[in-house]
Amino acid sequence: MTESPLYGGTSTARVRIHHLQQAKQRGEKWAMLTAYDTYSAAVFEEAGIPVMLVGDSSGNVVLGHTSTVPVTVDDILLMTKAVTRSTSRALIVADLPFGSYESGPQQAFGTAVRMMKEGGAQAVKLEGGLRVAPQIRLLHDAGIPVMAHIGFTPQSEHALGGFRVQGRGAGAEQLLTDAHAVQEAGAFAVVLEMVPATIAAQVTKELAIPTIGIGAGVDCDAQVLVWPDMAGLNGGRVPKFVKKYADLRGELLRAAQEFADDVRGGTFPGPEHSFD
Ligand SMILES: Nc1nc(=O)c2c([nH]1)NC[C@@H]1CN(c3ccc(C(=O)N[C@@H](CCC(=O)O)C(=O)O)cc3)CN21
Ligand SMILES: CC(C)C(=O)C(=O)O
Ligand SMILES: [Mg+2]
Repeated sequence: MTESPLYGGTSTARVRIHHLQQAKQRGEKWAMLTAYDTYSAAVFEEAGIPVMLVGDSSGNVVLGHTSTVPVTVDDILLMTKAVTRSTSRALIVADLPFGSYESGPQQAFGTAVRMMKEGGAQAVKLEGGLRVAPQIRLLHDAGIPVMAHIGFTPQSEHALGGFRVQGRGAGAEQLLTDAHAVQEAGAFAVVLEMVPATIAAQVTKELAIPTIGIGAGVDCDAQVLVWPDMAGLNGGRVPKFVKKYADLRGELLRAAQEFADDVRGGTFPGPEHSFD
């Protein structure tokens, strides 16, 4: 049996959606990270991250907005191009931003085609369950792999009444309905955001497609985090579901301070950085 391309190894072939399906069948978990620029995407590929999401979380962590709502198709396209230029193995998923797919399948199709043709993405993601099933169905039928996203959907922050766990109590039924609806419509995977761990485990068991958790417990088939959160570049408060694996902010702060000190003290540039 061939080794799983999800776990790096010697294979340089592109990760494909059928590999994610096989991983679920074998019980192999995998990690997804967001990516927004060319260097970080190259690092994540080298680290063996099989799937990257050009997320509209870039609204917060790259563009300085306070939500994902203002992010445009052109914003995501610019970053998708940067990410696809420096990766060849990871499956690159472009997030469809708020307002670019909700009005109907044709609108979703137009946006998704731009992400694939201009951005070079291999798949797209959109938020919603049953209500966006027609969009998922059309994209799937047109040959565009779709990742769904249910539970807490940040683009609907204002409708959902803030950053809240979804699928508690009576909400569990809605979540299960949405999960089955997106699978039925042809999604190849589904993000579960801020869902009680027991409900996420049940969804993961009931669905044939992989679940990707963020604040959804350990039983999902995969996990995703926003990279500046997990690498400690984010100086502000981070959601409870984040684990910090590095202190990039501290390291970058130190480097910038040392550079400023060297320049002020006349110790940079040295002769080795200068031309005769
Ligand atoms: N930096 C960043 N990380 C993310 O994970 C992220 C973004 N931005 N932007 C887009 C969405 C928005 N998401 C968010 C943003 C905030 C919370 C949050 O503040 N959660 C609190 C409250 C939970 C509650 O009230 O139950 C938490 O402590 O987790 C959660 C998800 C996830 N995504
Ligand atoms: C948090 C993930 C799933 C996302 O949608 C994003 O980064 O935009
Ligand atoms: Mg998003």
